[in-house]
Amino acid sequence: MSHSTPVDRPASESPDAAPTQVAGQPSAHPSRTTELASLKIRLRAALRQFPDFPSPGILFEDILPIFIDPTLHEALIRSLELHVLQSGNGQKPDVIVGLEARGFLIGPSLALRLGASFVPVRKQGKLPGPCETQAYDKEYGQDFFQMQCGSIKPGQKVVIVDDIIATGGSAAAAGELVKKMGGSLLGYVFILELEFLKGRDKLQAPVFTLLAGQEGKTT
Ligand SMILES: O=P(O)(O)OC[C@H]1O[C@H](OP(=O)(O)OP(=O)(O)O)[C@H](O)[C@@H]1O
Ligand SMILES: Nc1ncnc2[nH]cnc12
Repeated sequence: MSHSTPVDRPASESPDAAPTQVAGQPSAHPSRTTELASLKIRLRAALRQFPDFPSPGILFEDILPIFIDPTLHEALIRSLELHVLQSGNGQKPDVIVGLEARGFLIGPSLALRLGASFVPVRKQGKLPGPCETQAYDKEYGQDFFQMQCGSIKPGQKVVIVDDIIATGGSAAAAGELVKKMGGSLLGYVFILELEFLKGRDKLQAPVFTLLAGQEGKTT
């Protein structure tokens, strides 16, 4: 049993809190916008928080309950699909890149829906053959990411997906790997953004997050 217990989410993070919207995105298809709004309410209610995990001072956002309920799992993948379909000025991605490990829970399903390839970014030492490597810092530590050489072809359109953006270090490193491969980064898609950490400021492509978390916190 874990030393942490989940805590209730504050009222500012209630299911009907304002949805995250990226300035400059094209206006959405009305029926897709309505569908997305109701899916977000269901997803928000499923998230849990664990204080002091994996280290003291970190409020850990647990997305795994979404995958216990197949209808929520479906709602999640559909939400992300709707977003990709209504953004990018009509450009569909050729490749979905997912980040180890929790990005692997959503990346392959999303890629299948969009008829795109799936390419993993893994922690150093897990992938065989020649790899590109990128060092990064994240909310609770430092690491190295790798991608297999040749997994993205020059000019392919790429969307990077992960569960959470905190400091943005992981996502920025993945963006660097895509650049090293010659890919064209259309944008980033996350389930949850810890806005107080301002991770999106590190990213060089449009950012979409379904939900915002820990709004009251400051750095
Ligand atoms: O924005 P950042 O500060 O970089 O943090 C976000 C990253 O941290 C978590 O992954 P973690 O490295 O804990 O790996 P895991 O998915 O393998 O648990 C999360 O899944 C993101 O990938
Ligand atoms: N607070 C947090 N909860 C879950 N995953 C994270 N990755 C980085 N920060 C995190």
